Amino acid sequence: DLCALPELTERAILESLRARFRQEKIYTYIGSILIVINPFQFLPIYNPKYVKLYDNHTLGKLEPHIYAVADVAYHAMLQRRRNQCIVISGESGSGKTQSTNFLIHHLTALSQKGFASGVEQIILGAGPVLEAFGNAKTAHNNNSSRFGKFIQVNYQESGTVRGAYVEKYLLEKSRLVYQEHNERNYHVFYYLLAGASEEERNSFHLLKPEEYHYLNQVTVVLTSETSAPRVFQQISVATKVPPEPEPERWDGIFSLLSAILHLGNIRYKKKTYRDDSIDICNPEVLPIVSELLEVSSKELIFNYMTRKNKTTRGHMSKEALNFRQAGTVRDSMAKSLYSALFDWIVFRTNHALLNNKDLEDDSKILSIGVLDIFGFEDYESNSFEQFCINFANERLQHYFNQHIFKLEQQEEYRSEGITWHNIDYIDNSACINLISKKPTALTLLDEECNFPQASNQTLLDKFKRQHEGNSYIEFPAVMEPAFIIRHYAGKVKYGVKDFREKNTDHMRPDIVALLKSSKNAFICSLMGIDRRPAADTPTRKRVLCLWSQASLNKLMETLDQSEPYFVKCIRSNAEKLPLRFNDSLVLRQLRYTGMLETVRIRQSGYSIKYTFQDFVRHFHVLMPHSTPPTKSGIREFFRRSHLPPAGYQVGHTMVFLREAERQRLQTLLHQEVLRRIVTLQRRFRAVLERKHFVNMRQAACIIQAAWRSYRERRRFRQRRDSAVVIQRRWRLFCQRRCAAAVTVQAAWRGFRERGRYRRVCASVTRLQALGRGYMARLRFAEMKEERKRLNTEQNQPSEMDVGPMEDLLASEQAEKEEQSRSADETSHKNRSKRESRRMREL
Ligand SMILES: Nc1ncnc2c1ncn2[C@@H]1O[C@H](COP(=O)(O)OP(=O)(O)OP(=O)(O)O)[C@@H](O)[C@H]1O
Repeated sequence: DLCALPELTERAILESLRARFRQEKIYTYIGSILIVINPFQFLPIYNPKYVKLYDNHTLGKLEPHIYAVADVAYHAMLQRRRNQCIVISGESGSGKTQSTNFLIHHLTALSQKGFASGVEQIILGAGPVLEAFGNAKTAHNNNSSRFGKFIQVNYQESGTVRGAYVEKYLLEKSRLVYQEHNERNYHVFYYLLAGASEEERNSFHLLKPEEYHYLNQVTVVLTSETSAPRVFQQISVATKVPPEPEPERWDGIFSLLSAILHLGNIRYKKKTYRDDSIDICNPEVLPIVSELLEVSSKELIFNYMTRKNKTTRGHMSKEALNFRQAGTVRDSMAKSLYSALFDWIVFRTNHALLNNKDLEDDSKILSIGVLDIFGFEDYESNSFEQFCINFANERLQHYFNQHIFKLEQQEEYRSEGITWHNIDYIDNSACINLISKKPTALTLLDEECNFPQASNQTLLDKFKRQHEGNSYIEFPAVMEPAFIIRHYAGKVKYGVKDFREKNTDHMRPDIVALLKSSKNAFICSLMGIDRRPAADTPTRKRVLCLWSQASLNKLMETLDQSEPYFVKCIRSNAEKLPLRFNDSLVLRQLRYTGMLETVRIRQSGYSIKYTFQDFVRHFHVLMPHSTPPTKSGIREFFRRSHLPPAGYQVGHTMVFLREAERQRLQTLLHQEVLRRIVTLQRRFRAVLERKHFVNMRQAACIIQAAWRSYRERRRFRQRRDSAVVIQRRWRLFCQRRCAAAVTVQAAWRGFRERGRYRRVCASVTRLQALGRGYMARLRFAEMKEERKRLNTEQNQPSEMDVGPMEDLLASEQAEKEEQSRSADETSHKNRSKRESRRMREL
């Protein structure tokens, strides 16, 4: 922060800035004002890491950065519920547009919190489209914005982006038909010619850049056009975003751009030397133009050669145009068409940026506006455009002075009893009055535009007469048609040539009517939206002193209703060389922007003031409970807060603070609020955790109970199942044992019974044998008796009869042996069986 410099001189500031620049620190604070020195080299300080780093910090806590300004504006908007604006100023090529882009990027990133909605994408996507149509290469800047823009990002009260709105200021139309040496026309023409496909080339009659008069007046440089097709595609996609995906619109844009270029190729010649009447040298161009614009070629020729005039009796008369007039008509038509197209692009962008929710509910919208307006310009030859641009810069510088110097040094200090020494600064009110306050420069210009006999010379004469003796305007000593204005940034000489013409709208009503008759709906609609009043307005009555009239005042009103932040861009060197610091160039810019005075006033002035009520309301968190909003109460607070006494003063009804002290208090407030938030969070989290814990414990008990009962059931089931199995096995075992026992018993009984049986059998057999033997013996005895009796009877016993008896006895003997042998065997077997069973049992 330059306010912290021990020695406050131009040199000290310059050296400090240079030393920082050498370390690639391009950002420096003066209190809450940010100075940016364009490095002309991309530094790695804009990646998402930095977006995160600069989220929600007080200014000055971290290294100065453009993101810090965006962040502070964003949080101030949310805290104070007030709109904020960031005013970026600096001369051409100082980095305003680049800074705007960084700001918009950060402002949308802050709102996204990780997820990008469509609106943010559209806001970021609108940039390249507007740049293509409104930027051009100039001697000072290869991508110079030739229009001013105020981008207003709208937020919901929650801080999320709701939509955005772009306001454009004064497009430099003259560039379309004429460019200075080393400059170019608008980028979009080169993108179109380099990026169009072969089919598009044929259907839109596209030629090479050097074949167009509007492009070939200076050497056409197409070196950077390697990226043109890509940019062209990007633009074509961006302009097709919903809600109007009409491809014919894009075709309409192609046709219009091509028609403008072909229009510029129309050349006139005088029919005869003495006569003023003219002819078109290349009539073959007209059918192409009429085809592209889809208007009648006969009407087109008629309008390019003649003009309708209203006679004093109210009739319309036809007047042939002279050579100069015809050229003017051609160029003004091209300019008006391009301007209408640019208006449409802005309108279209706004349409896409306008979130439909805006229409649905009426909740409060907060906004942060970023103003990127063309820088102060002082070229070799300056014309009406530079006059308007520099006037706008005067107004902005005035706005800056108001906020930084004037508001701080008002009567208030005295009436509040504040000790104060005024700091001098360059007040540019007189220069603004010279240009805009009646009956001065712009009103004279308007008058001369409405007066048919007037010329630029008569305008200059009026200037001279009216402002003789005014120290802010001078006239060159030699008879030069020019005047010099002493701006806050230095003297600038303006040539009055074309002043009147450039200040008036030359789009004639009959040409508007012709374009409105176009069969191309897009071209027709362009005329409808933008030019409707012109058709009814007499030529030369529509004065376009945009800066003296409505738009600049409206901008100033918007800025006045917002809390401003200032970003001062400084060009480091004229040659656009990377990281080159040119002392004299930087010093010149520091001087004319009043940086030294700014540092002084920021260092010693009380830039912040609060009423007692506001102060207590704002900082009540730091104060004991029920601190009264009175002088004594606030003094007591300051006494206890140990702020350096020079940093604040308590007036009769207000508290005055220096920026550093405000920041200190703000930091304390921030810390205290954070501490309380943390305490609250801690308690709340503890409650939540306890609740959570109780719930968890309950849940754990339920789960445990369920688990245990389940486990027990499962165990019981397992036990029951295994018991059943065991029982079953036991039963099986028992059954098997029983069966075995039965088998053994059966075997034993069988064995026993068999033994018994065998014994019985043997006994029976023996009994039978005995019985039979007995019987046989009986019979034998009987037979013997018989034989004896027979023999006795016959007296001679026969041998033959004895024989059978002996046989019988022998067979009985054999049978006995056999029986005893089988009985032996059976007993042997039984014995061995018994033995083996005994063995098994053992
Ligand atoms: N922060 C930056 N880092 C790197 N390069 C930068 C930075 N700012 C600007 N530049 C370079 O400087 C060039 C000019 O910047 P820019 O177009 O933003 O200037 P400007 O002030 O808007 O000019 P004009 O008023 O003519 O539109 C850019 O094209 C870019 O190359």
